[in-house]
Amino acid sequence: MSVTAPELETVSVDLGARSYDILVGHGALAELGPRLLPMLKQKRVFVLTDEHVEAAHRARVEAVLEASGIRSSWLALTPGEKTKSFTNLEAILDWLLEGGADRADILVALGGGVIGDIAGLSASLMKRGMGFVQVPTTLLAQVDSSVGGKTAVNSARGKNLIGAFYQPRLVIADTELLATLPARELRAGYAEIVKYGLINDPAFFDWLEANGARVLALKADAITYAVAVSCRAKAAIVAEDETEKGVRALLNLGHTFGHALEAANNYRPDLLHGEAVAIGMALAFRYGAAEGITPAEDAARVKRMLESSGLQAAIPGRQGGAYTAAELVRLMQQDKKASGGKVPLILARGIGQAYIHPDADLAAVEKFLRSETLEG
Ligand SMILES: NC(=O)c1ccc[n+]([C@@H]2O[C@H](COP(=O)([O-])OP(=O)(O)OC[C@H]3O[C@@H](n4cnc5c(N)ncnc54)[C@H](O)[C@@H]3O)[C@@H](O)[C@H]2O)c1
Ligand SMILES: O=C(O)C(=O)C[C@@H](O)[C@H](O)[C@H](O)COP(=O)(O)O
Ligand SMILES: [Zn+2]
Repeated sequence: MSVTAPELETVSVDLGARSYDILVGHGALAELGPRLLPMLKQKRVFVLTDEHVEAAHRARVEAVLEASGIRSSWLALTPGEKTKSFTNLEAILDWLLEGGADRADILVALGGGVIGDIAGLSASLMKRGMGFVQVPTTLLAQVDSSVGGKTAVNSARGKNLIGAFYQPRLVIADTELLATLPARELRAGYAEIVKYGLINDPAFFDWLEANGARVLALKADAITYAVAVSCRAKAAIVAEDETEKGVRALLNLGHTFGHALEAANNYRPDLLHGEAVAIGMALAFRYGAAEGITPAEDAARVKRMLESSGLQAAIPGRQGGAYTAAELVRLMQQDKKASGGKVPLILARGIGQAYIHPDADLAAVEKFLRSETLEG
Protein backbone atom coordinates (compact mmCIF):
# COMPACT_ATOMS: atom_id res chain seq x y z
CA MET A 1 0.00 0.00 0.00
CA SER A 2 1.20 3.51 -0.73
CA VAL A 3 2.23 5.67 2.23
CA THR A 4 1.23 9.03 0.81
CA ALA A 5 -2.10 9.69 -0.83
CA PRO A 6 -1.58 10.16 -4.60
CA GLU A 7 -4.38 11.14 -7.01
CA LEU A 8 -7.49 11.50 -4.88
CA GLU A 9 -10.89 12.71 -5.94
CA THR A 10 -12.67 14.97 -3.46
CA VAL A 11 -16.47 15.02 -3.44
CA SER A 12 -18.17 17.60 -1.22
CA VAL A 13 -21.45 17.03 0.55
CA ASP A 14 -22.89 20.53 0.85
CA LEU A 15 -25.02 20.76 3.95
CA GLY A 16 -24.13 24.16 5.37
CA ALA A 17 -22.59 23.80 8.82
CA ARG A 18 -22.72 20.00 8.44
CA SER A 19 -20.82 19.90 5.11
CA TYR A 20 -17.99 17.41 4.70
CA ASP A 21 -15.58 15.93 2.17
CA ILE A 22 -15.43 12.43 0.76
CA LEU A 23 -11.89 11.51 -0.32
CA VAL A 24 -11.88 8.78 -2.95
CA GLY A 25 -9.03 6.77 -4.41
CA HIS A 26 -6.12 4.39 -3.92
CA GLY A 27 -4.17 5.39 -0.81
CA ALA A 28 -6.77 7.81 0.61
CA LEU A 29 -6.29 6.23 4.04
CA ALA A 30 -3.00 8.14 4.39
CA GLU A 31 -5.12 11.28 4.79
CA LEU A 32 -6.97 9.94 7.85
CA GLY A 33 -4.51 11.16 10.52
CA PRO A 34 -3.82 14.60 9.00
CA ARG A 35 -7.56 15.24 8.44
CA LEU A 36 -8.50 14.07 11.95
CA LEU A 37 -5.92 16.18 13.80
CA PRO A 38 -7.69 19.55 13.44
CA MET A 39 -10.94 17.93 14.66
CA LEU A 40 -9.48 16.53 17.88
CA LYS A 41 -9.05 18.12 21.32
CA GLN A 42 -7.22 15.05 22.60
CA LYS A 43 -5.06 13.02 20.23
CA ARG A 44 -7.19 9.89 20.49
CA VAL A 45 -10.07 8.24 18.62
CA PHE A 46 -12.48 5.37 19.17
CA VAL A 47 -12.55 2.89 16.29
CA LEU A 48 -15.56 0.61 15.73
CA THR A 49 -15.03 -2.24 13.29
CA ASP A 50 -15.90 -5.88 12.75
CA GLU A 51 -13.70 -8.93 13.13
CA HIS A 52 -13.05 -9.46 9.40
CA VAL A 53 -11.98 -5.86 8.89
CA GLU A 54 -9.92 -5.87 12.07
CA ALA A 55 -7.99 -8.90 10.83
CA ALA A 56 -7.42 -7.40 7.38
CA HIS A 57 -6.78 -3.74 8.12
CA ARG A 58 -6.32 -2.86 11.82
CA ALA A 59 -2.51 -2.83 11.70
CA ARG A 60 -2.47 -0.45 8.74
CA VAL A 61 -5.08 1.91 10.23
CA GLU A 62 -3.33 1.96 13.63
CA ALA A 63 -0.06 2.80 11.89
CA VAL A 64 -1.68 5.65 9.96
CA LEU A 65 -3.14 7.08 13.17
CA GLU A 66 0.10 6.66 15.12
CA ALA A 67 2.00 8.47 12.37
CA SER A 68 -0.08 11.52 13.35
CA GLY A 69 0.38 10.83 17.07
CA ILE A 70 -3.24 9.67 17.51
CA ARG A 71 -3.96 6.86 19.99
CA SER A 72 -6.90 4.55 19.29
CA SER A 73 -9.30 2.36 21.32
CA TRP A 74 -10.87 -0.46 19.33
CA LEU A 75 -14.07 -2.51 19.45
CA ALA A 76 -14.57 -5.28 16.86
CA LEU A 77 -18.09 -6.72 16.46
CA THR A 78 -19.25 -9.96 14.84
CA PRO A 79 -19.52 -9.46 11.06
CA GLY A 80 -22.93 -9.53 9.40
CA GLU A 81 -26.33 -7.88 9.20
CA LYS A 82 -27.57 -9.31 12.52
CA THR A 83 -24.98 -7.09 14.23
CA LYS A 84 -27.15 -4.04 13.43
CA SER A 85 -29.17 -4.65 16.60
CA PHE A 86 -30.38 -2.80 19.67
CA THR A 87 -28.26 -5.10 21.84
CA ASN A 88 -25.08 -4.10 20.04
CA LEU A 89 -26.08 -0.43 20.15
CA GLU A 90 -26.10 -0.65 23.93
CA ALA A 91 -22.79 -2.53 23.98
CA ILE A 92 -21.15 0.18 21.85
CA LEU A 93 -22.49 2.98 24.06
CA ASP A 94 -21.21 1.13 27.15
CA TRP A 95 -17.78 0.74 25.54
CA LEU A 96 -17.66 4.47 24.72
CA LEU A 97 -18.76 5.47 28.23
CA GLU A 98 -16.28 3.06 29.79
CA GLY A 99 -13.54 4.60 27.66
CA GLY A 100 -14.46 8.09 28.88
CA ALA A 101 -15.59 9.37 25.47
CA ASP A 102 -16.88 12.94 25.44
CA ARG A 103 -18.63 15.04 22.81
CA ALA A 104 -15.34 16.34 21.44
CA ASP A 105 -14.11 12.82 20.71
CA ILE A 106 -14.44 11.13 17.32
CA LEU A 107 -15.87 7.68 16.64
CA VAL A 108 -14.32 6.20 13.50
CA ALA A 109 -16.46 3.64 11.66
CA LEU A 110 -14.03 1.28 9.92
CA GLY A 111 -16.02 -1.28 7.95
CA GLY A 112 -19.01 -1.89 5.75
CA GLY A 113 -22.51 -0.48 5.99
CA VAL A 114 -23.34 -2.53 9.07
CA ILE A 115 -20.56 -0.91 11.07
CA GLY A 116 -21.16 2.53 9.53
CA ASP A 117 -24.91 2.48 10.28
CA ILE A 118 -24.61 1.34 13.90
CA ALA A 119 -21.56 3.53 14.58
CA GLY A 120 -23.39 6.59 13.26
CA LEU A 121 -26.42 5.90 15.42
CA SER A 122 -24.16 5.33 18.45
CA ALA A 123 -22.34 8.61 17.79
CA SER A 124 -25.64 10.47 17.51
CA LEU A 125 -26.78 9.13 20.89
CA MET A 126 -23.50 9.38 22.80
CA LYS A 127 -23.95 12.34 25.14
CA ARG A 128 -26.45 13.58 22.48
CA GLY A 129 -23.79 13.64 19.80
CA MET A 130 -20.07 12.98 19.46
CA GLY A 131 -18.00 13.38 16.28
CA PHE A 132 -18.17 10.65 13.65
CA VAL A 133 -15.90 9.78 10.72
CA GLN A 134 -16.52 7.08 8.13
CA VAL A 135 -13.75 4.88 6.71
CA PRO A 136 -15.79 2.54 4.48
CA THR A 137 -14.14 -0.77 3.57
CA THR A 138 -16.79 -2.39 1.36
CA LEU A 139 -17.76 -1.27 -2.12
CA LEU A 140 -21.31 -0.78 -0.88
CA ALA A 141 -20.18 1.45 1.96
CA GLN A 142 -17.86 3.48 -0.29
CA VAL A 143 -20.57 4.22 -2.86
CA ASP A 144 -23.55 4.54 -0.57
CA SER A 145 -23.82 3.91 3.18
CA SER A 146 -20.91 6.11 4.32
CA VAL A 147 -22.48 9.14 2.62
CA GLY A 148 -25.61 11.02 3.60
CA GLY A 149 -26.04 10.40 7.31
CA LYS A 150 -28.71 7.70 7.43
CA THR A 151 -27.87 5.65 10.54
CA ALA A 152 -29.89 2.76 11.96
CA VAL A 153 -30.35 -0.62 13.55
CA ASN A 154 -32.87 -3.22 12.39
CA SER A 155 -36.01 -4.55 14.05
CA ALA A 156 -37.76 -7.89 13.52
CA ARG A 157 -40.63 -5.68 12.29
CA GLY A 158 -38.55 -4.21 9.50
CA LYS A 159 -35.27 -2.92 8.23
CA ASN A 160 -33.55 0.18 9.69
CA LEU A 161 -36.67 1.08 11.67
CA ILE A 162 -34.71 2.61 14.57
CA GLY A 163 -32.35 5.33 13.46
CA ALA A 164 -31.44 8.97 13.03
CA PHE A 165 -30.06 11.31 10.41
CA TYR A 166 -26.56 12.09 11.64
CA GLN A 167 -23.84 13.21 9.26
CA PRO A 168 -20.19 12.16 9.46
CA ARG A 169 -17.52 14.90 9.56
CA LEU A 170 -15.39 13.19 6.91
CA VAL A 171 -15.45 10.11 4.66
CA ILE A 172 -12.25 8.39 3.53
CA ALA A 173 -13.00 5.90 0.74
CA ASP A 174 -9.68 4.18 0.06
CA THR A 175 -10.37 1.90 -2.91
CA GLU A 176 -7.20 -0.07 -2.11
CA LEU A 177 -8.96 -1.48 1.00
CA LEU A 178 -11.35 -3.32 -1.34
CA ALA A 179 -8.59 -5.73 -2.39
CA THR A 180 -9.42 -8.03 0.55
CA LEU A 181 -13.19 -7.95 0.02
CA PRO A 182 -14.83 -11.26 -1.06
CA ALA A 183 -16.17 -11.24 -4.64
CA ARG A 184 -19.75 -11.76 -3.44
CA GLU A 185 -19.55 -8.59 -1.31
CA LEU A 186 -18.12 -6.66 -4.27
CA ARG A 187 -21.09 -7.71 -6.38
CA ALA A 188 -23.52 -6.68 -3.63
CA GLY A 189 -21.96 -3.21 -3.59
CA TYR A 190 -22.09 -3.05 -7.36
CA ALA A 191 -25.90 -3.24 -7.17
CA GLU A 192 -25.99 0.15 -5.43
CA ILE A 193 -23.70 1.56 -8.15
CA VAL A 194 -26.10 0.35 -10.84
CA LYS A 195 -28.86 2.10 -8.86
CA TYR A 196 -27.38 5.56 -9.60
CA GLY A 197 -27.52 4.88 -13.34
CA LEU A 198 -31.10 3.71 -13.05
CA ILE A 199 -32.21 6.72 -11.00
CA ASN A 200 -31.09 9.62 -13.19
CA ASP A 201 -27.87 8.90 -15.10
CA PRO A 202 -28.48 6.76 -18.21
CA ALA A 203 -25.00 7.60 -19.55
CA PHE A 204 -23.48 6.11 -16.39
CA PHE A 205 -25.62 2.99 -16.90
CA ASP A 206 -24.23 2.76 -20.47
CA TRP A 207 -20.71 3.18 -19.05
CA LEU A 208 -21.35 0.38 -16.56
CA GLU A 209 -22.57 -1.92 -19.32
CA ALA A 210 -19.20 -1.41 -21.01
CA ASN A 211 -16.96 -1.19 -17.93
CA GLY A 212 -18.72 -3.10 -15.13
CA ALA A 213 -16.31 -6.03 -15.37
CA ARG A 214 -13.35 -3.66 -14.90
CA VAL A 215 -15.05 -2.12 -11.85
CA LEU A 216 -15.58 -5.57 -10.34
CA ALA A 217 -11.97 -6.49 -11.16
CA LEU A 218 -10.94 -3.38 -9.17
CA LYS A 219 -9.00 -1.81 -12.05
CA ALA A 220 -7.78 1.41 -10.44
CA ASP A 221 -9.18 3.86 -13.01
CA ALA A 222 -12.56 2.12 -13.26
CA ILE A 223 -13.15 1.61 -9.54
CA THR A 224 -12.12 5.16 -8.64
CA TYR A 225 -14.38 6.56 -11.36
CA ALA A 226 -17.36 4.41 -10.32
CA VAL A 227 -16.98 5.27 -6.62
CA ALA A 228 -16.53 9.00 -7.32
CA VAL A 229 -19.52 9.19 -9.72
CA SER A 230 -21.67 7.31 -7.20
CA CYS A 231 -20.65 9.56 -4.29
CA ARG A 232 -21.26 12.67 -6.40
CA ALA A 233 -24.71 11.42 -7.39
CA LYS A 234 -25.63 10.65 -3.80
CA ALA A 235 -24.13 13.89 -2.46
CA ALA A 236 -26.22 15.94 -4.90
CA ILE A 237 -29.47 14.30 -3.82
CA VAL A 238 -28.62 14.48 -0.11
CA ALA A 239 -27.68 18.16 -0.41
CA GLU A 240 -31.11 18.83 -1.90
CA ASP A 241 -33.08 16.80 0.63
CA GLU A 242 -31.09 15.70 3.68
CA THR A 243 -33.98 14.15 5.63
CA GLU A 244 -35.95 12.49 2.82
CA LYS A 245 -38.90 14.84 2.63
CA GLY A 246 -38.94 14.39 -1.15
CA VAL A 247 -36.31 13.67 -3.79
CA ARG A 248 -34.04 11.62 -1.48
CA ALA A 249 -36.58 8.81 -1.66
CA LEU A 250 -35.22 8.13 -5.17
CA LEU A 251 -32.17 6.58 -3.45
CA ASN A 252 -34.60 3.96 -2.20
CA LEU A 253 -35.10 2.49 -5.69
CA GLY A 254 -35.39 -1.29 -5.21
CA HIS A 255 -35.44 -0.97 -1.42
CA THR A 256 -39.16 -1.28 -0.65
CA PHE A 257 -39.09 -4.76 -2.22
CA GLY A 258 -35.49 -5.43 -1.11
CA HIS A 259 -35.96 -4.53 2.56
CA ALA A 260 -39.11 -6.68 2.71
CA LEU A 261 -37.09 -9.64 1.41
CA GLU A 262 -34.29 -9.02 3.93
CA ALA A 263 -36.70 -8.80 6.87
CA ALA A 264 -38.70 -11.83 5.68
CA ASN A 265 -35.38 -13.71 5.54
CA ASN A 266 -34.66 -12.65 9.12
CA TYR A 267 -31.48 -10.82 7.94
CA ARG A 268 -29.73 -14.16 7.32
CA PRO A 269 -26.40 -13.94 5.48
CA ASP A 270 -27.63 -15.88 2.45
CA LEU A 271 -29.31 -12.67 1.24
CA LEU A 272 -27.08 -9.61 1.51
CA HIS A 273 -28.49 -6.08 1.41
CA GLY A 274 -27.02 -5.35 -2.03
CA GLU A 275 -28.33 -8.67 -3.35
CA ALA A 276 -31.81 -7.84 -2.07
CA VAL A 277 -31.59 -4.37 -3.65
CA ALA A 278 -30.60 -5.91 -7.01
CA ILE A 279 -33.67 -8.16 -6.89
CA GLY A 280 -35.77 -5.20 -5.71
CA MET A 281 -34.64 -3.02 -8.63
CA ALA A 282 -35.43 -5.78 -11.13
CA LEU A 283 -38.86 -6.15 -9.48
CA ALA A 284 -39.51 -2.39 -9.62
CA PHE A 285 -38.71 -2.36 -13.35
CA ARG A 286 -40.80 -5.48 -14.05
CA TYR A 287 -43.71 -4.17 -11.98
CA GLY A 288 -43.45 -0.89 -13.91
CA ALA A 289 -43.53 -2.86 -17.16
CA ALA A 290 -46.57 -4.85 -15.98
CA GLU A 291 -48.33 -1.57 -15.17
CA GLY A 292 -47.45 -0.02 -18.55
CA ILE A 293 -45.09 2.56 -16.98
CA THR A 294 -41.68 1.11 -17.83
CA PRO A 295 -40.68 -0.04 -21.33
CA ALA A 296 -40.35 -3.84 -21.23
CA GLU A 297 -37.00 -3.63 -23.05
CA ASP A 298 -35.60 -1.46 -20.22
CA ALA A 299 -36.73 -4.00 -17.63
CA ALA A 300 -35.00 -6.69 -19.70
CA ARG A 301 -31.83 -4.57 -19.95
CA VAL A 302 -31.74 -4.12 -16.15
CA LYS A 303 -32.10 -7.88 -15.66
CA ARG A 304 -29.27 -8.51 -18.15
CA MET A 305 -27.00 -6.00 -16.41
CA LEU A 306 -27.61 -7.54 -12.97
CA GLU A 307 -27.27 -11.15 -14.10
CA SER A 308 -24.15 -10.49 -16.14
CA SER A 309 -22.58 -9.03 -12.97
CA GLY A 310 -23.39 -12.22 -11.06
CA LEU A 311 -26.41 -10.76 -9.23
CA GLN A 312 -29.87 -12.31 -9.09
CA ALA A 313 -32.82 -10.51 -10.63
CA ALA A 314 -35.63 -12.74 -9.33
CA ILE A 315 -36.93 -13.70 -5.90
CA PRO A 316 -34.84 -16.64 -4.67
CA GLY A 317 -35.88 -19.62 -2.56
CA ARG A 318 -35.72 -19.29 1.22
CA GLN A 319 -34.61 -21.55 4.05
CA GLY A 320 -37.79 -22.84 5.73
CA GLY A 321 -40.20 -22.14 2.84
CA ALA A 322 -40.74 -19.84 -0.11
CA TYR A 323 -41.46 -16.12 0.36
CA THR A 324 -45.13 -15.29 -0.07
CA ALA A 325 -46.53 -12.22 -1.76
CA ALA A 326 -48.75 -11.50 1.25
CA GLU A 327 -45.89 -11.40 3.77
CA LEU A 328 -43.80 -9.21 1.48
CA VAL A 329 -46.65 -6.72 1.04
CA ARG A 330 -47.21 -6.73 4.83
CA LEU A 331 -43.53 -5.86 5.36
CA MET A 332 -43.63 -3.23 2.61
CA GLN A 333 -46.21 -1.38 4.67
CA GLN A 334 -43.58 -0.97 7.44
CA ASP A 335 -41.39 0.99 5.02
CA LYS A 336 -40.33 4.31 6.59
CA LYS A 337 -41.64 6.19 3.55
CA ALA A 338 -45.15 4.87 4.25
CA SER A 339 -47.59 7.21 5.93
CA GLY A 340 -51.35 7.42 6.40
CA GLY A 341 -51.81 3.97 4.84
CA LYS A 342 -49.99 5.00 1.63
CA VAL A 343 -46.84 3.18 0.56
CA PRO A 344 -44.72 5.13 -1.91
CA LEU A 345 -42.83 3.07 -4.47
CA ILE A 346 -39.88 4.19 -6.57
CA LEU A 347 -40.67 3.33 -10.18
CA ALA A 348 -39.08 4.29 -13.49
CA ARG A 349 -40.33 5.51 -16.86
CA GLY A 350 -37.10 4.08 -18.24
CA ILE A 351 -33.43 3.67 -17.39
CA GLY A 352 -32.30 6.90 -15.70
CA GLN A 353 -35.89 8.11 -15.27
CA ALA A 354 -36.87 7.05 -11.76
CA TYR A 355 -39.68 8.84 -9.99
CA ILE A 356 -41.57 8.63 -6.72
CA HIS A 357 -44.96 7.01 -7.09
CA PRO A 358 -46.69 8.31 -3.95
CA ASP A 359 -49.29 5.62 -3.38
CA ALA A 360 -48.65 2.08 -4.59
CA ASP A 361 -51.68 -0.03 -5.45
CA LEU A 362 -50.94 -2.81 -2.96
CA ALA A 363 -53.47 -5.20 -4.46
CA ALA A 364 -51.73 -4.86 -7.84
CA VAL A 365 -48.31 -5.21 -6.18
CA GLU A 366 -49.44 -8.38 -4.38
CA LYS A 367 -50.81 -9.87 -7.60
CA PHE A 368 -47.52 -9.04 -9.33
CA LEU A 369 -45.50 -10.58 -6.48
CA ARG A 370 -47.63 -13.74 -6.59
CA SER A 371 -46.49 -14.24 -10.17
CA GLU A 372 -42.86 -13.52 -9.12
CA THR A 373 -42.96 -15.91 -6.14
CA LEU A 374 -44.50 -18.57 -8.39
CA GLU A 375 -47.63 -18.71 -6.23
CA GLY A 376 -49.60 -18.57 -9.47
N1 LIG B 1 -26.88 4.36 5.62
C1 LIG B 1 -27.10 4.19 4.33
O1 LIG B 1 -27.34 5.12 3.57
C2 LIG B 1 -27.00 2.80 3.76
C3 LIG B 1 -26.88 2.64 2.38
C4 LIG B 1 -26.77 1.35 1.87
C5 LIG B 1 -26.73 0.26 2.74
N2 LIG B 1 -26.83 0.48 4.08
C6 LIG B 1 -26.72 -0.64 5.01
O2 LIG B 1 -25.43 -1.21 4.86
C7 LIG B 1 -25.46 -2.57 5.27
C8 LIG B 1 -24.73 -3.42 4.27
O3 LIG B 1 -23.40 -2.99 4.22
P1 LIG B 1 -22.26 -3.89 3.56
O4 LIG B 1 -22.76 -4.47 2.31
O5 LIG B 1 -21.04 -3.07 3.55
O6 LIG B 1 -22.16 -5.11 4.56
P2 LIG B 1 -21.26 -5.42 5.84
O7 LIG B 1 -20.98 -4.22 6.63
O8 LIG B 1 -21.93 -6.56 6.52
O9 LIG B 1 -19.89 -5.93 5.21
C9 LIG B 1 -19.92 -7.05 4.38
C10 LIG B 1 -18.89 -8.11 4.78
O10 LIG B 1 -17.62 -7.72 4.31
C11 LIG B 1 -16.64 -7.79 5.36
N3 LIG B 1 -15.67 -6.75 5.05
C12 LIG B 1 -15.86 -5.42 5.10
N4 LIG B 1 -14.80 -4.79 4.58
C13 LIG B 1 -13.90 -5.74 4.22
C14 LIG B 1 -12.62 -5.71 3.60
N5 LIG B 1 -12.08 -4.58 3.17
N6 LIG B 1 -12.01 -6.88 3.42
C15 LIG B 1 -12.59 -8.06 3.78
N7 LIG B 1 -13.79 -8.15 4.33
C16 LIG B 1 -14.45 -7.00 4.54
C17 LIG B 1 -17.45 -7.60 6.61
O11 LIG B 1 -16.79 -8.13 7.72
C18 LIG B 1 -18.73 -8.35 6.27
O12 LIG B 1 -18.51 -9.73 6.48
C19 LIG B 1 -26.91 -2.93 5.41
O13 LIG B 1 -27.26 -2.98 6.76
C20 LIG B 1 -27.64 -1.78 4.73
O14 LIG B 1 -28.92 -1.58 5.26
C21 LIG B 1 -26.96 1.72 4.59
O1 LIG C 1 -29.35 7.16 1.60
C1 LIG C 1 -30.50 6.88 1.29
O2 LIG C 1 -31.42 7.71 1.39
C2 LIG C 1 -30.84 5.52 0.82
O3 LIG C 1 -32.01 5.19 0.67
C3 LIG C 1 -29.72 4.61 0.50
C4 LIG C 1 -30.05 3.12 0.61
O4 LIG C 1 -29.15 2.45 -0.27
C5 LIG C 1 -29.83 2.54 1.98
O5 LIG C 1 -29.98 1.17 1.95
C6 LIG C 1 -30.64 3.14 3.11
O6 LIG C 1 -30.20 2.68 4.35
C7 LIG C 1 -32.10 2.81 3.01
O7 LIG C 1 -32.79 3.70 3.77
P1 LIG C 1 -34.15 3.39 4.48
O8 LIG C 1 -34.57 4.74 4.95
O9 LIG C 1 -35.08 2.81 3.47
O10 LIG C 1 -33.85 2.44 5.57
ZN1 LIG D 1 -29.25 0.30 0.08
